[in-house]
Amino acid sequence: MGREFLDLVDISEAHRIIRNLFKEIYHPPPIEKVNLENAYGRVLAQNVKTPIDLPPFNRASRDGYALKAEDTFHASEDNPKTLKCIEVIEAGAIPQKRIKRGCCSRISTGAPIPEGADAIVMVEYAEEENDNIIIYKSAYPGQHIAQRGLDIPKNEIIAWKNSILSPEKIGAISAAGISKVPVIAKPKIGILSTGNELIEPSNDWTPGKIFDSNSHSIAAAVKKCGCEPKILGIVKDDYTKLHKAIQEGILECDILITSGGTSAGAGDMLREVIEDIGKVMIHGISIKPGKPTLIGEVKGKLVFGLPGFPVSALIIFDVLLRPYLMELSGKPPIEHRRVELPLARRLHSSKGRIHYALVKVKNGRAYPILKDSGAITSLADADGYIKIPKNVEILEEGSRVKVSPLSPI
Ligand SMILES: Nc1nc2c(c(=O)[nH]1)N[C@H]1C(S)=C(S)[C@@H](COP(=O)(O)OP(=O)(O)OC[C@H]3O[C@@H](n4cnc5c(N)ncnc54)[C@H](O)[C@@H]3O)O[C@H]1N2
Ligand code: MOO
Repeated sequence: MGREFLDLVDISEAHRIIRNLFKEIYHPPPIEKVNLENAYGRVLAQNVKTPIDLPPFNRASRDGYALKAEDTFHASEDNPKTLKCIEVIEAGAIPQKRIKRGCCSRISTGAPIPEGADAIVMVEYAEEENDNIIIYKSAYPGQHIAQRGLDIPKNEIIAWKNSILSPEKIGAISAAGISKVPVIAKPKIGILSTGNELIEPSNDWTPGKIFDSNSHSIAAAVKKCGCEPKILGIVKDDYTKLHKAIQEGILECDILITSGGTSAGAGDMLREVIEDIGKVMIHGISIKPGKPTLIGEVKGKLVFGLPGFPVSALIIFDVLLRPYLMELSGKPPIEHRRVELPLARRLHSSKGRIHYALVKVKNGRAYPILKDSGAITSLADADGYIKIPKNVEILEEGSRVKVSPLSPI
C-alpha cells in the first residue's frame, strides 16, 4: 500500500513552520566581500562610508582660465581685461604656480585649482594673445570650481545597508576609491530531480522517458530570488542513490530542493530517505497543487521536496519558497504587485484545499488555464495565479480575483 498523507497541514501553518526554520537556521545571513565588477545587483550588507572627500580637491568644472575673480569685475566685450598666463594645468597635474593679481593659468576640466585662484572663466569668453589672455566676461568668486567635499565629505555614508547595488551606487563607491564591498552572500541552492523516467534535455528522446524540465525551471526561479542555483542532476528512484545524492548535495549547499518522489507511488522514497538521515517537518499540505510537498531538515539544513509535476513544482516554489529565499538573499519583497481583475470564465475549485489556479491576463480579465499540473506549457502561457480559499467550490464569471504574477522579474 502506498503512503497516505495523514498529517496535512494548512498553508498558514506551513508558512509558520518554514518562517521559523529559516530564522533558526539562516540568521544572520553570511556576508562576503566582492569586487566592484561583481557587485551589480547584490545587496549591501553594511553601510559604506567614503574614506575621502568627494571631490578630493578643489577642481575646475570647465576648460578655461583659473584667476582671481576680482581681476575680471566689469569685464565685457567692450571692456576686456588682460591677464598674464603663467602656467598650463592639465587634469591629473599638480599646479606649480600661485595665482597673483593680474595673472591666470590655463586649466582643463577636472584639474586642481592653483592656489590664489577663486574662479574659472571659460575659454569661450577669452582669447589668447601670446602670453596674454584677454577676458571678455566678469566672473564671480567660486565660479566653475567644484569645492573639495562639496559632493560628499569624508566619512559620510555613500551607500546604505540593504540597498541593491545599482550602477549609480557602484559609481559613487568606486569614486571613493573603494574596490571591494560587503554584500549578503548568495545562498547556494542545490537542485535534484528524481525519477527513473527522467533524462537530460537533448535531441535524443527515448521512449517512456521525459526530459527533466524541473531542474532548469527551478534553477531560473532560484536565480530570480538572488540565490545561486547548483543543478546536481537526475537521481533514479533508488533508495541508495537518493540517500547518497541528498547527503552529498546538502554538504555543498545551504538548501536542497528536490522534485518528484514525494507522493505515494512505488518509487517515491524521498520521505524514507529524509526520515533516515534527518527529520521530516511537513509532508502534505492542504493546497492544490502541491499536496504531497515535503519539508525536512538534514544536517541542520533545509530540504524542500517539491512535487514532480512541473506546474506543481513551480507554483509551490513561488508560494512557499520564493518569499523566504528573497528575504535570505536580501531582495526586497514583491507581494504588493498583485492586481485585482474580473474572472473571464466560471472556475471550479477543489473543496477543502486552497487552490492556486493559473490564469492568463487578456483585455483586463483573468482567464483560467484549464490544463493539469503536468502541462508545463500552461505555466509558460500563464501570467500569474489566483488563490481560491478552501471553502470556495465555484468562482463565478466576473468575480474579482487577485492575480499574483508568476515568478515576476
Ligand atoms: N495515488 C496517488 N497518486 C498521486 C497522488 C496521490 O495523492 N495519490 N498525488 C498526485 C499529486 S497531487 C502529485 S503533485 C504527484 C506528485 O508526485 P511526485 O512528487 O511523487 O512526482 P512524480 O510521481 O515523481 O512525478 C509526477 C509527474 O511529474 C513528472 N516529473 C517529475 N519530475 C520531473 C522533472 N524533473 N521534469 C519534468 N517532469 C517531471 C513525472 O514524469 C510525472 O509525470 O503525484 C500524484 N499522484
Ligand atoms: O498536488 Mo498535485 O501538485 O495537485 O498536482
